[in-house]
Amino acid sequence: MAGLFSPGLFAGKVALVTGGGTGIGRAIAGQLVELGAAVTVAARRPEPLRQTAAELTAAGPGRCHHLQADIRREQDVLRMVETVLERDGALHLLVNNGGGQFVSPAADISRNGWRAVIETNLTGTFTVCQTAHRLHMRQHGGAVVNIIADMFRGFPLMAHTGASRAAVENLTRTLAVEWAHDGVRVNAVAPGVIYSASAAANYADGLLEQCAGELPARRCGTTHEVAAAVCFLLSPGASYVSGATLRVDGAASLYARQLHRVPAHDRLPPYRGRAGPTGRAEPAAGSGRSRDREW
Ligand SMILES: CCCCCCCCC/C=C/C(=O)SCCNC(=O)CCNC(=O)[C@H](O)C(C)(C)COP(=O)(O)OP(=O)(O)OC[C@H]1O[C@@H](n2cnc3c(N)ncnc32)[C@H](O)[C@@H]1OP(=O)(O)O
Ligand SMILES: NC(=O)C1=CN([C@@H]2O[C@H](COP(=O)(O)OP(=O)(O)OC[C@H]3O[C@@H](n4cnc5c(N)ncnc54)[C@H](OP(=O)(O)O)[C@@H]3O)[C@@H](O)[C@H]2O)C=CC1
Repeated sequence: MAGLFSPGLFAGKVALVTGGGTGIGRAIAGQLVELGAAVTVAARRPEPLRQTAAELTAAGPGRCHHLQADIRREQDVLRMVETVLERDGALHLLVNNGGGQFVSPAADISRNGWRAVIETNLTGTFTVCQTAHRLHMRQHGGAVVNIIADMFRGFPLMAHTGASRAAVENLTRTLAVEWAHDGVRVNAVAPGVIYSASAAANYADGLLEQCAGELPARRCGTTHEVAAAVCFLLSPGASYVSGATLRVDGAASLYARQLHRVPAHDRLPPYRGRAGPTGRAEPAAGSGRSRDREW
């Protein structure tokens, strides 16, 4: 199938994709290399990075380097950006895709679990943005895309990721305004349920397949569908788009289905108003359990 974008669209451009060794990040790096960019993929595990970089470089026409970095570590982030600048002489395109979470009721998330997710998704993303800006984009401009999630109605069973992605969406808007003057555009992409090896492994028991049939599109999204949206936002075709969030979810964020189902209950009793002229309040509705919850 012919590519969507003009060949050579990103020729001469230097890109950094965090979490670029696997899944969505790999698809983004792949499209950028296909369009001529010099891409660096960075994450914690060396093996997927090495393999991705080798395969993408072999496919060309751009090239792909890899670099081990934990975005939670400030020193790693500094070294990562410095390495790209020393090797490729610039950093035009940044994709903050590295991130993750785990499924848990909010009541059961440990403090360390909360911190791990917030420090990765929010603080890590901020640190990479700030470092790229300080070391290069402030002087030379650029385009940034932050990958977030479908957290628009909250994120039951993934409160930590919901909170961190909503914060990144807000950060995206702030940076879009603060850095407009520097010629830097900053946008977000919010994937819905995307079939990646990692998503399939982390949402076990066929959950993704099960969810797919209940989505408006009646299927999960593909990593390439997210990558295409990211490439558009990085491209000159989006030169007047900044501070935006592009939802790549087949309308799932507008639809009621969520990971968490609220069981039948009557524990949110209605307000019945003050006692009327007779001095008697409306009769209480609901079961004894419901009345227990009036406070
Ligand atoms: C239709 C609609 C439907 C929709 C349904 C589908 C929606 C899909 C939406 C999104 C999908 C994806 O993003 S899928 C792709 C993303 N990939 C992932 O999320 C991969 C898994 N996640 C990670 O590895 C993450 O990086 C992360 C959770 C932050 C782990 O980071 P670390 O490596 O630092 O982890 P550790 O040091 O081992 O752990 C740090 C703390 O976190 C806790 N922790 C870690 N994993 C835990 C777990 N599974 N359950 C409980 N707690 C956990 C540990 O117990 C530690 O706390 P203490 O024990 O207290 O010390
Ligand atoms: N698949 C989906 O349905 C959705 C995914 N997303 C988000 O999109 C992004 C990509 O997800 P997907 O491709 O599915 O899953 P992956 O698990 O394949 O991608 C996450 C990537 O982030 C990297 N990463 C995680 N923590 C760090 C860290 N501390 N420092 C550097 N890199 C890190 C991982 O590599 P390593 O572990 O080696 O560091 C991995 O390559 C994630 O942020 C995910 O949460 C959002 C909405 C939906």
